[in-house]
Amino acid sequence: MTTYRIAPSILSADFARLGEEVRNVVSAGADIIHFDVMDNHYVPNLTIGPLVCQAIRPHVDVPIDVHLMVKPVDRIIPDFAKAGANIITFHPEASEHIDRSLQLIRDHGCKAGLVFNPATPLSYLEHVMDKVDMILIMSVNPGFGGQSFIPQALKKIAEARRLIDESGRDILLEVDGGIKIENIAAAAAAGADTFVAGSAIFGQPDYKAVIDAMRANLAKV
Ligand SMILES: O=C(CO)[C@H](O)[C@H](O)COP(=O)(O)O
Ligand SMILES: [Fe+2]
Repeated sequence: MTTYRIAPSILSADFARLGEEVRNVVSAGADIIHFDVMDNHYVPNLTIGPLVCQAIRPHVDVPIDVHLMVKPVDRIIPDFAKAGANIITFHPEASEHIDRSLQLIRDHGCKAGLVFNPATPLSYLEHVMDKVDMILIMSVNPGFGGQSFIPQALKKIAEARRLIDESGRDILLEVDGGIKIENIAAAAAAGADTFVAGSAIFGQPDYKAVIDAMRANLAKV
């Protein structure tokens, strides 16, 4: 049986009360905290960095999953590892040396992953499958929360699932962008096991009600 993980994206949390927000969402049943890092260069938005990761670290005991939307990638990896990140993912187009960036993440004691935009081919995985602990399929173009799920992502999730099964390795398959109570089961049926949701959770007053409803739909898959 698949273990499903819900990873709220704090992009849609109240940044003025971030410690309380992450504590509340973990109490509500979150398995992972998804931490979106945007640099106003690789993506047209600017968010949070290692200092904020370090600040929330003592508030939660679940893994912090750092989604780097930055270019270049390597310089910032050690800072996030020191700040308490557990998983660090990056976009292959943003790294000059994908193998080196994956190795750098692992050398700093974190799980490493690659992120695929809607138009980025999975072929980037071909020679690095053994160095990947997570594959993250974007179901929106990166840069903003609150966008609509792009249905073509389902086919890519299924393709990634096939590659993971073929590899025989234990690799998390995460989907990010526009995930809601209504479409989470479709993403799971396609093969995802880890679900990022920002606006769907933090946009509602009762985080537990949303996470419970997501789990109820996952249980039907
Ligand atoms: O990486 C991201 C955007 O680039 C975010 O993780 C993602 O968009 C989550 O927000 P929402 O669930 O509201 O779509
Ligand atoms: Fe993200």
